[in-house]
Amino acid sequence: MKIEGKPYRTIWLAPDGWSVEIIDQTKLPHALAIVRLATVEAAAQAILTMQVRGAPLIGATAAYGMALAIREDASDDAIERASAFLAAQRPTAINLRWALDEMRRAVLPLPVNARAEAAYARAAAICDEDVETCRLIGVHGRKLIDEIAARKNGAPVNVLTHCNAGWLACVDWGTATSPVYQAHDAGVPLHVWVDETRPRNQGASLTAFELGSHGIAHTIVVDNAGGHLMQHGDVDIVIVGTDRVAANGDVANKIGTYLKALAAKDNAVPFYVALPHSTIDWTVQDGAEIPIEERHGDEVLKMPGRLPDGSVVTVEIAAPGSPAGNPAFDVTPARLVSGFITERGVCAASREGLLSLYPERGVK
Ligand SMILES: CSC[C@@H](O)[C@@H](O)C(=O)COP(=O)(O)O
Repeated sequence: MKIEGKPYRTIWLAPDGWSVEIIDQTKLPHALAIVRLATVEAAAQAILTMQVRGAPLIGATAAYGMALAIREDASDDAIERASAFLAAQRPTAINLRWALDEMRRAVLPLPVNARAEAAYARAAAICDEDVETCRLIGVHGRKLIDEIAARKNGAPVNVLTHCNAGWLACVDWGTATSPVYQAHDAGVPLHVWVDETRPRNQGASLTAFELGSHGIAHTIVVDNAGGHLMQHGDVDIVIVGTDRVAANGDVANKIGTYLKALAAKDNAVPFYVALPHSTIDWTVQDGAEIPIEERHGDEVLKMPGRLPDGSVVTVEIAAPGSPAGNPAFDVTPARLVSGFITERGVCAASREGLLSLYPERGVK
């Protein structure tokens, strides 16, 4: 996708051929800051501090983090240490563990002196595969938007999304936004309701930035507006991303997703979840087993913003001394989900639905 007319991915190999560059997402939308990661510690820190975030991008960054670690020390011990260290940075997005497993599988069978080159090759392939996977999610998801557009006689299709499951959360395209980009590029009239997504405001700062950069009509709304909009017929479809889907189809995603799904059910608004295969955790039987990240209360009590002079400051917004809880994700039961949009097609949000697209996972 493009920023100010220039094409970007969210992560790429630096011109030196071994370190990695990322867009620092904590600085968006106010500044486009490129940060260079030259060590596994820097990659881990970027994941922890959410300079990179979004399940697929967390995985891609961890993959390059492994390559950086293996470049320094390609022994079995060092590889296991780096993998455990990176895995500990964020607990909910399963793409992190998926990418680390892919990296270990790619390098551990090889002689030590062949591992670094293989690690860089696998990390690059994980990124390329993510781009193609997300493109295909858009190809399949677009059909849902097209069907609604056909009923609306030229009026814009109103999509509601939560958090940022856009290209900034992946390597390119995004999951929830890929159908939106592809429909828009094909001339389908669209408008996106963007949940601001407290406490970190990924919707207001990142999704809105993405959609605006691509020329897509959108409106930022407070997180609590979704139910009201749905009651008034202003939402045709909800599409969100996910950090982990359990084998029974339960969906972990950014806190507040569950409330959107409840409101969608009550108002008969289709509620779809877009995901790549790397987000399905076949080892977790239902959503209750998914670990939910609890983040620092300061994210609730304080808010960053830009002053008229351009400087960015963080201000306190709550009663001094009050404590805050900050669960970062919630679980939407599969029964509230109309379907999954994957790179292999659209399926029911159930074990049977997932197995219809990934039959190889049903083989014992
Ligand atoms: C395609 S990304 C899907 C999810 O990772 C996204 O919806 C989300 O919840 C991101 O959370 P974040 O805490 O910003 O990493």
